[in-house]
Amino acid sequence: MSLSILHEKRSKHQWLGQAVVAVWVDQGGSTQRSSARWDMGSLALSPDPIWKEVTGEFEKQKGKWVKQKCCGPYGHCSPDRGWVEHLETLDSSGAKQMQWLKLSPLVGQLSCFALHSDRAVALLAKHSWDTMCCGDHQNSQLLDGHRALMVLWVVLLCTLVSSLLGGLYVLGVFRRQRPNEPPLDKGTIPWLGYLLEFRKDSSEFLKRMQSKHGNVFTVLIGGYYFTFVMDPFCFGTIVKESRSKLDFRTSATQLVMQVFGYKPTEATHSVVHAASTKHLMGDGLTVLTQATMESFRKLLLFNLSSGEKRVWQEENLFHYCYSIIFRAGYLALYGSEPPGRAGNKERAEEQDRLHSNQLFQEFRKYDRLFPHLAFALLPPKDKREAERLKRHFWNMLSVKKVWQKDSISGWISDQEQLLAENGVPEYMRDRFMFMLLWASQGNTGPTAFWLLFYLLKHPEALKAVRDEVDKVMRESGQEVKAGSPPVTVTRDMLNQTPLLDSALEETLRLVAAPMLVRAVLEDTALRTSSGTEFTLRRGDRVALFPHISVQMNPEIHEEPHKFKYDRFVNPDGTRKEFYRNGKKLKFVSMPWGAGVSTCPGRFFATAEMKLFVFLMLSHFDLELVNEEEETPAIDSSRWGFGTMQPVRDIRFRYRPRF
Ligand code: HEM
Repeated sequence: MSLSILHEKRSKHQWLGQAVVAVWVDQGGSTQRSSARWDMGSLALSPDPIWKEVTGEFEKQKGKWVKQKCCGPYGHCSPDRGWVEHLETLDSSGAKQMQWLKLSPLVGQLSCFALHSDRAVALLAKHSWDTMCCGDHQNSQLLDGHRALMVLWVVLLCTLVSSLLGGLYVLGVFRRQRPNEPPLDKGTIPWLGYLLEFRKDSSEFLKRMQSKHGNVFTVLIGGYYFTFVMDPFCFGTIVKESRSKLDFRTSATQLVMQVFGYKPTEATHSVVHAASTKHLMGDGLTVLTQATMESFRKLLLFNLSSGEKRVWQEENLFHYCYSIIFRAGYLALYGSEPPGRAGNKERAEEQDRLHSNQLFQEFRKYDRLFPHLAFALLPPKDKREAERLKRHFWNMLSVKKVWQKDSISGWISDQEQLLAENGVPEYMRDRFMFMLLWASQGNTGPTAFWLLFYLLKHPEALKAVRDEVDKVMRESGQEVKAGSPPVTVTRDMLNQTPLLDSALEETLRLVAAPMLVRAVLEDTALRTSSGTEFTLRRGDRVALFPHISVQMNPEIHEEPHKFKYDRFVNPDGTRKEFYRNGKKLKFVSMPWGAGVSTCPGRFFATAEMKLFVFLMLSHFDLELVNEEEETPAIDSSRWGFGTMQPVRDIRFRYRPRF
C-alpha cells in the first residue's frame, strides 16, 4: 500500500480544540509512528461514518471484537475527559491482530492505534488527512466554523460558571464577617436565612438574637442582610444620617409597590410632606379637626339627641373603635356626599354612613391580608383576593370619584393636584389615593381601641381622664345633656388634656411597633454607647425596632408591661423626661418613626384619637361586659407595621350618659 499522507501537519492542540489521531503505520515490515491532528469539531460532525468505515475493515477480516471500557495508554486519555473503548480484533488463528482505542470524551474525539492492519491504518490515516488537509479552502472554512463552535462552548461554560458563582453569592455562601462589622448570623437556610422565624414573630426573634449577639448584629432575612441596632443611643446617628448614606426610600418604594401597586416618583415624598405640613399641622390642622368633629357627629352622636332612652348597647370594642375612627377619618379627608346629589342633608349623611361602612368592611379584609402581602407570602387564593381588593380601592378612591365629593380636605386635593402637575398619570394617582387611605386609617382605629380598653381595664385611669374631659367641656361653656344642642370639641380644647395625652402616649408605647429600615448606600461607621465602632456594609439594610429597644426597655421604663396612664406626665402637667444610666434619652417611644420618615400625620392622628375618646367619655357610660377581662394577646404577624392588633375582640357596652 502507498501512504502518501505520511506527511505531518501540525495544528494547535487544545483540550477542547482538536483531537489527535496518532497512527502507527506498518511500512516495509517496520512500524513507524505517524501522527495527524484531527480537528475535533470535524470529528464531532462526522465521527461515525469514519469509525464505521474503519471498523468495517475489521469485519471484512472476520475479526472478532472485544470491547471493554478502560483508560487507555493514549496521552490524552484521562478519566475526566471521557472513556476509552478498547477494541481488539483476533484473526482466524486467534492471534491478536489489531488494537483500537476509541477516545470518547465529552465531545466525541476519536483516535486509533492500528498495530497490524495496513488497510485499516491507511484508511484511518487517509481520513485523518482528508479531514485535516489545511491548505484546503473548504477545510479552513470548516475550521472557522469549529472555532466558532468552540467559542460558543467556552461562552456557555463561562456563563454557567458565573451563574453558579452568582447563585452561591446570592445564597450568601461567600459572605463573611469583616473586621469591625457586627456579628453575622446567616441562619441555616441559604438565602432565606431567618425569614420564616422573623415572619412568625419578629419581636421574639429579635429578642433571641439580641441575647445571643448583643446590641448590634447582622442577620440574613430573605436575601437581605439586616443590621439591627438595639442601642437607643445610636438612633440619633442613624435617623439623621444623610440620604446619600442611609436611604429610607429604597425599601419604602419596594413595599408601596408591592402592597398598593403605586410606584413613587422623585416628587412623591416632597408632595406628601408639603401637603402634610400645610394641612395636618398648624392652622390646617384646626380646619381638619373641625371636619373630623363633623364626621364624628354624623357617625357617633347623630341619634343621641333624639330623646332615646338610656339603654345599654353591646358591641365588639375593637370593631367599634376601628369602624368609627376609620369612617370619621375617611369622610374628613376624602369628603362626603354632596347634599344636592343625595336630595337633602339628612339623606347625604345617611349615604355617608352607608358608603363609609361598606368601604370599612372591604378595608378590613385588605388589612387582614396586609402583613403576608407585604412579605409576598400570600397563598394563591388570598393573593387573588388581595388583587381584587386593590382594584376595588383604586376604583372607589379614583381621582374622578374623589372630585365628585363635597368638602374634600386640602391634604387630599393638594396632593392630587401636585402629583398631576409632576406628570404622574391618573391611574397612578388612583393608586396613590389608596396608599394614603391605608397610611391615614390603618393605625388610628387599633390605637384608639387599645386606649379605650386600657382605660376600661384601669378604673382609676378612666376616672382621671374622664374628670379631665368633663372639666375641659365645662370650661368651654358647653354641656352634654339630653336634649341640649350638639357639642363641638375644638383643637384648643384638645390641647388642654395632659392626662389624656399621657394615656395616649402610654398606649402607643405599649402597642405601636414600627420597624424603621434604611438601605446602606455607602459603608457607614456607627459608634455604640459603649464606644465600640461598627461598620455598616454598603448594600445591607440597617433596621431599628424601638418597641423592644426603648418602649419595653426596663432600664428606661419601669415595669414596662404595665399600663400607667400618667407615665408621661409630671404632676404639674408637663411632660416627663427619661434617663438611662444617668444620661437623658431623646428617644423613649417611637410610634411615629423618626428622621426623614417620621409620620407626617402624627398631629392629626393624635387629634383624631383624642377627639374620639373625648366624645366617648363625655357622652357615654362605658364598661367591659366581663369585668375580669384579660388583656388580649397581640397578633404577632403584624410586628413592624405600626399599631398591633389583638388576636380576639372584647365585648363592651355603652349607653348615653345623660
Ligand atoms: C396611630 C396612628 C399612626 C401611627 C402609629 C403612624 C405611624 C407611622 C409611621 C411609623 C410611619 C413611618 C414609617 C417608616 O418609617 O417607614 C408613618 C408614615 C406615614 N404616615 Fe403615619 N401613623 C399614624 C397615623 C397617620 C395619619 C392619621 C396620617 C395621615 C392623615 C398618616 C400619614 C402617614 C404618611 C403619609 C406616611 C408616609 C410618609 C412618607 O412617605 O414619608 N399617618 N406613619
